[in-house]
Amino acid sequence: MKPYTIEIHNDGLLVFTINRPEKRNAINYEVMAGLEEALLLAADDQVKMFVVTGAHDQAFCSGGDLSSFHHLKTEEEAYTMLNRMSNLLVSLLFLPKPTVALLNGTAVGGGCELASSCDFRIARTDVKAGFIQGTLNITTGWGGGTILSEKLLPADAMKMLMEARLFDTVDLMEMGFLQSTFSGDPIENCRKFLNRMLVLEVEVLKAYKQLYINKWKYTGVQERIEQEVRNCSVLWQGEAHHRQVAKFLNK
Ligand SMILES: CC[C@@H](C(=O)O)C(=O)SCCNC(=O)CCNC(=O)[C@H](O)C(C)(C)COP(=O)(O)OP(=O)(O)OC[C@H]1O[C@@H](n2cnc3c(N)ncnc32)[C@H](O)[C@@H]1OP(=O)(O)O
Repeated sequence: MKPYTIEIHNDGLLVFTINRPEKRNAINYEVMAGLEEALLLAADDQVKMFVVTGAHDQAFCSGGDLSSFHHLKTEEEAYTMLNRMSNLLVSLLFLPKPTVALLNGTAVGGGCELASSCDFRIARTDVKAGFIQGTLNITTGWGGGTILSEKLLPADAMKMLMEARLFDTVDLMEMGFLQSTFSGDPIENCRKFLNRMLVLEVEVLKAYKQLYINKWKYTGVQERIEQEVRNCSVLWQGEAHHRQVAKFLNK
């Protein structure tokens, strides 16, 4: 069975679901391939909006699969993996249609980077989310730090990155990381959140999204992300990072 599903609904929602609940929906190479496939399908005219979520109710996404990526030791090895995922986050950021991260559970590390690359983030009231990369002696390696800095006020973005901890939905709403919270069925609530937008023509939605894409192109987001990925790759090869990952895997 594939570790993801892609569904295209009649109302124009494309729903990409990471389906590895036993690993808290951690992202491995197969999930990356799935996201690549979903982004290609999103070009179809019948797709109005792109939704990314996780299977079951424990996790949205726990970031990179630490057991799969633990063997990447050198800067260049790390860069190859980080760069592939950062390209996906850039594609999501620049997708000419609205995108939503539907937080059905915890979002940790790269899971928060994935969520940041979406235009809207909505979460079940009891979930927690945080950029915990600092506790692993790395920074955001998929470009999510740069993307977060485009979405939040500087002090709030820096607080989330530098405190490297999980926040509850009250704090996440206050900082502007979340746009809405819900209890009950995630897809139903996602539809409620998107209700007004879904009735508009896709060309109108695309034209508004283009305003932001133009700005991000003008301010060199992609170049800044490349720098972020490079910086993380350098930290990745350090002994301190590998020690922290081994600690998690051996717990
Ligand atoms: C690599 C890219 C980098 C980036 O650029 O951003 C990152 O993403 S770094 C961040 C990596 N992620 C983490 O450090 C998170 C690690 N996970 C957790 O902290 C917790 O699992 C959780 C997400 C808070 C959920 O906690 P809980 O519900 O208590 O579950 P468990 O901890 O018992 O986990 C169950 C099961 O899943 C495995 N797991 C969880 N996360 C990952 C992961 N990221 N990679 C690989 N495996 C993961 C965990 O090991 C357990 O497995 P088993 O012991 O085999 O049951």
